[in-house]
Amino acid sequence: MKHLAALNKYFMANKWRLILGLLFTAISIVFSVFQPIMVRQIFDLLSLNLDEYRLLSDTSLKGAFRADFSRILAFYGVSILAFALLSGFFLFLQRQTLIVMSRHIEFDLKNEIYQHYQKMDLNFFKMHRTGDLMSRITEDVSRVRMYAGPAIMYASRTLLLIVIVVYLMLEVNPLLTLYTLSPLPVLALMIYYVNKIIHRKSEKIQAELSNITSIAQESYSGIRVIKSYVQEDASGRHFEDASEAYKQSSISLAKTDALFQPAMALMIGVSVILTIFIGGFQVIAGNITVGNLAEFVIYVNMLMFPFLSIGLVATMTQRAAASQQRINEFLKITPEIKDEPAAKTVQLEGGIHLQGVTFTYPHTGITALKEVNLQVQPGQKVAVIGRTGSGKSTLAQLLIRMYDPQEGKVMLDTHDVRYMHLEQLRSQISYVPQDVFLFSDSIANNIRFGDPAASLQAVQQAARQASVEKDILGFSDGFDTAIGERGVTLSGGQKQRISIARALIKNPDIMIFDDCLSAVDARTEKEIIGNLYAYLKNKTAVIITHRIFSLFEFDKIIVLDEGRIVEEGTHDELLSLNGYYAELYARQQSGDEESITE
Ligand SMILES: Nc1ncnc2c1ncn2[C@@H]1O[C@H](COP(=O)(O)OP(=O)(O)OP(=O)(O)O)[C@@H](O)[C@H]1O
Repeated sequence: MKHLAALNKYFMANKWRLILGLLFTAISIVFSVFQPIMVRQIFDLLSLNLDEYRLLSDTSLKGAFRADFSRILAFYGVSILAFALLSGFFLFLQRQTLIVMSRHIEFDLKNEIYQHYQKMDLNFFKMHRTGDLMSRITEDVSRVRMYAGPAIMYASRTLLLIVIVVYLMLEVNPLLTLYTLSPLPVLALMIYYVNKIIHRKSEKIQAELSNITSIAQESYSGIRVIKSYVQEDASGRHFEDASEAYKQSSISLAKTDALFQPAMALMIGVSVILTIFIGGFQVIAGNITVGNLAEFVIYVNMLMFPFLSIGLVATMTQRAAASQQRINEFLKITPEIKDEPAAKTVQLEGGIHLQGVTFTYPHTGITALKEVNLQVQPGQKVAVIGRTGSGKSTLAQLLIRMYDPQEGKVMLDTHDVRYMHLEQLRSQISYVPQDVFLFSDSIANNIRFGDPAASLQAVQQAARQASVEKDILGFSDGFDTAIGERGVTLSGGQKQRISIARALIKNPDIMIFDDCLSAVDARTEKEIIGNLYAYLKNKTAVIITHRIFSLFEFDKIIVLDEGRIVEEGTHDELLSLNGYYAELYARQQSGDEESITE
């Protein structure tokens, strides 16, 4: 329960809704208890006057009696209806305040969690499964909402109704009250336990459902592999097995559900029978009137749902507490990469200086960079080459401070990146990642992601510089073409070029390209490099590549091997070293010649 205290700030923010909601609950209950009282009065009136009526021999007197009685009955009928309407109206207002409050809390909590996710560093995302992160912002928040709205609503209603109704019942006859209420706690306990069973089974069903969904999802996206390896049957069987497990669990839940309703009806029935049976004797003994008996039967029915909801509220609160605990644990995590108190806002000129940088990925223990020293002056172009896994991408990640090195310093100009404002640092560097990621949005908006205020002309120019404009204009909707599941399917090379255009439109002084031309053909590559050459004229650029761009005159080329810089210099200097670079160059030259002679 203590975990739910974290919600107090939200209740405070919604205090008027909460106070009004509780007030409406009380008013609605007060109006609802008039009904049994009036029914009692009608019954008592009837039983008192019926004998007298039967003894009347004069038909005109009988007629007058009936007319009087009809008026009384009509009055009671209209009154009962009016009270029921008033009670219903306040019930409506109660839901309008308390349930609306819970929706506001849900909205704020979701936003708080989402904002917190945004602050987390990459390491956090590596250490948590996506499904787990998703379930906190969806399922866990939904469960907390059930507490913040329905549970509070039912609990307040239950408490008030039980207090008022039990008081009225005790006023009539304490012994009958005791007998009538005796099955109700059993009912509450039963609901609580059955609910737990239902919850456990529902969780299992939920897990099986998500398993089925991911199997289906995977086979849709991998359909080409499935078909080309003729694995349709195996894939179908795999799905059938998962579906079978889901079916069995659903049937098991249906059985529990099927038992639940009749068991509840039995308990209610027992209470009503006890009321009539014991109450009947009390009427005969003259302790209560027939009206009291009728009143009691209504009270019992009125108390059913509140007692039933004790069990519901208990399980809702328990689940919400567990969910809020998970949310609190997550909100407590502080990102390792964050603004230091002494963080400065600086305007970068473009110098990059790495001093003895050693970096080990925290969650795998892989040392990706070892004692790396690098000096890049503003405006210089640097190529980073090396075998796969040699640490090239890691170097790029450290420059935009996705991670901090365990040893050494990453400096931009004369500033340690650790002491720069993170947002400001990243806004001054454009980074084209190796794994392209495009959002399900139009092509224009994907490019505009680099500069949300950019005009369409700027978007078109960036696309032209990234050599993708022609491709885009080839789509029927041009720059408005939607990308993603319901949009066009772009080729790997087109995606890479849109991702480059996104980086170009940002137009900062430092650019990092991480192997972002791997999926484009040699001619397009040449075209892009030609465009980039002019674009990067006064910018510092770090270009990570597997291929040597002979067109590009780099000020410096570094070769990484197992996290260390093993070669460093200009093209000519590296060729004379006769090392990895010279070998790669020779291989590439002969490959190019082969493809030319072919
Ligand atoms: N997020 C990560 N978590 C843990 N280890 C990682 C992570 N990224 C890379 N590594 C490891 O760090 C080492 C260097 O990887 P890195 O991606 O920097 O190499 P790379 O030179 O860019 O390779 P490639 O050319 O294949 O992209 C590798 O051994 C890799 O397995």
